[in-house]
Amino acid sequence: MTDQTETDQTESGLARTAQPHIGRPGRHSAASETHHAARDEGKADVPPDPVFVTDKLNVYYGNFHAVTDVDLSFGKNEITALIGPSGCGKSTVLRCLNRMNDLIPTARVEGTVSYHGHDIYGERVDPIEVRRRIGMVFQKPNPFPKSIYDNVAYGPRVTGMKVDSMDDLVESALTGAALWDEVKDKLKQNANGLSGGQQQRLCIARAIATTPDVVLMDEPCSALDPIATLKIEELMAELRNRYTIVIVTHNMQQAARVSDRTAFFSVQQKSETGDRTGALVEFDKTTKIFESPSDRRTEDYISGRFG
Ligand SMILES: Nc1ncnc2c1ncn2[C@@H]1O[C@H](COP(=O)(O)OP(=O)(O)OP(=O)(O)O)[C@@H](O)[C@H]1O
Repeated sequence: MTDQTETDQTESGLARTAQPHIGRPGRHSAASETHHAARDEGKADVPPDPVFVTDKLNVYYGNFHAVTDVDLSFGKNEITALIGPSGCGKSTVLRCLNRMNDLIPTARVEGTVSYHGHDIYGERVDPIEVRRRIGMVFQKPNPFPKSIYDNVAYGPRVTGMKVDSMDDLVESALTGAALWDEVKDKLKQNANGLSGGQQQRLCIARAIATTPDVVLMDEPCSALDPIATLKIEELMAELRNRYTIVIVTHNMQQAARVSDRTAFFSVQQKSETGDRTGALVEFDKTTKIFESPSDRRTEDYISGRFG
């Protein structure tokens, strides 16, 4: 985490914070070629401007091969939905995008995850820096048992972000998460006093307070009622203007409503061993996946015949 290359000055957001780079450039090129080759061959429509490209991504938990050979790209300022039956590896793939799997002692990741052209698993990469730029919101709202203000200020403080005015930053993050009007008069109150939906928006404010350019969401609405869910979906549509979003959801209507592209995963048997493993079946524009999927397994799943 010392040198800063020219490439780092581009879209990774590094120039904005003058942070050192988080990965070695170059390995992206192979994945990028694959990506363009797929487009040129007239296959599925892939994002023209990817923030992430995964190349032969494999994840193991101990000896268990959880996901196999995932090649995916995630478009800038797009919402990409990861869908599929339970256990197909959606959350595992999501966690690879900001190295959250590092926190699981048995997890091992193979293949490449390029982020703006840098391998986030490169030797000199600081995972903390990765997670600052690639924020995450979890299934269950998980505010810290602190004040609303301190929840939002937490990330900038612990990562040592240079901030002119913390008050302004907190207001801007809460505004970005569509929560400011509801909490501006009780910023010192404990966050646990908020409703579930408000808590989840607070978690989104906490995630965007460190000025990431990607927000990963792991079933962010599964613990919320329909009205709170609708608010989060509306918020996602707004956030898309400023961030790249990847969402894992069990709710196919939600994927169809909010996302630009959808990746459908399923559990398959490996031909060599018969072991079960998660695999990407189809990735395309969301309208294509839901209106005329290319793969029978996708069609069976979205029509409710399987999973
Ligand atoms: N920490 C872990 N240790 C061991 N195995 C794990 C771990 N996390 C996930 N797995 C296994 O890896 C596979 C993929 O799990 P993952 O949670 O990524 O799937 P998912 O599609 O997100 O599932 P769900 O929709 O049920 O949340 C499953 O077989 C799961 O049991």
